[in-house]
Amino acid sequence: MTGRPGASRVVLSVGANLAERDARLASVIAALGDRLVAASDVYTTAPWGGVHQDDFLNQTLIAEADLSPADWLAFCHDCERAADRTREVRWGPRTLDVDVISVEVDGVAVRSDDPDLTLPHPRAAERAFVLVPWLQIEPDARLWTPTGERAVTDLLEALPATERSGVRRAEATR
Ligand SMILES: Nc1ncnc2c1ncn2[C@@H]1O[C@H](COP(=O)(O)OP(=O)(O)OP(=O)(O)O)[C@@H](O)[C@H]1O
Ligand SMILES: Nc1nc2c(c(=O)[nH]1)N=C(CO)CN2
Repeated sequence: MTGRPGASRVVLSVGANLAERDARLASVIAALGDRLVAASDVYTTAPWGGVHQDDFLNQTLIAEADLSPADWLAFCHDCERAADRTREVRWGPRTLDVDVISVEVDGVAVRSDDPDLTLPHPRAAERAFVLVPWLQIEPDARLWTPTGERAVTDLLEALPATERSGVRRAEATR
C-alpha cells in the first residue's frame, strides 16, 4: 500500500516478552519523539495466540505526523529491526513487536485489505492486550470490524473474561 504523506493519526500497539522488555517499549517512544500524542501505562499481559511463552509487556500509543500508512508500517519495522527482532514462531516470543492498529487521515479511518498492511489491524478486536491500554488513553475509541464500526468498549466487553483479566497494569505485578 502506498499513499501520499499527509497529516495522519496512528494507534500503535507495542509488545515485548524477551530481555529488557521495558527498554524495548521505551525505544519506540524515543523514536516517535514529538510525534507522540499519548502513551498508555505499561501492562503485563498473558500470551495471546496459544504459544506457551513468558508474559508480555504491552503498551498502546497514539501519534501524529505527516506520514502515510505505509510510512507508519516502515517506522514499526525500523523499531523492530533496531531491537534485533527476528521472525521465527508465529505469535511466539519477540524482542519487540510494533503493530499498526489504525490510521486516520483527515479524521477518516483508513481501511485496507492489503496483506502487507491491513487496516485496521485484523486481529486488534480480539486482543485485550491492545484494547485495554487503548481505552486508557482514548476512552471513546472506535474501530472498524467486519460487522461495521464499533466502540472499543463494546469490543472489549465481548471478549472472554479470562482475556480481560490477563491484562494488568505492570506496576501491580512487579
Ligand atoms: N496493521 C498491520 N500492522 C503491522 N503489520 C502488518 C499489518 N497488516 C499487515 N501486516 C504485515 O504482517 C506481517 C507480519 O507481521 P508480524 O511479524 O509483526 O506479525 P505477528 O506480530 O507475528 O502477528 P500479528 O500480525 O497477528 O500481530 C508484516 O510483515 C506486515 O507487513
Ligand atoms: N499478550 C500478548 N500476546 C501476544 C502478543 C503481545 O504483544 N502480547 N503479540 C503477539 C504477536 O503478534 C502474539 N501474542
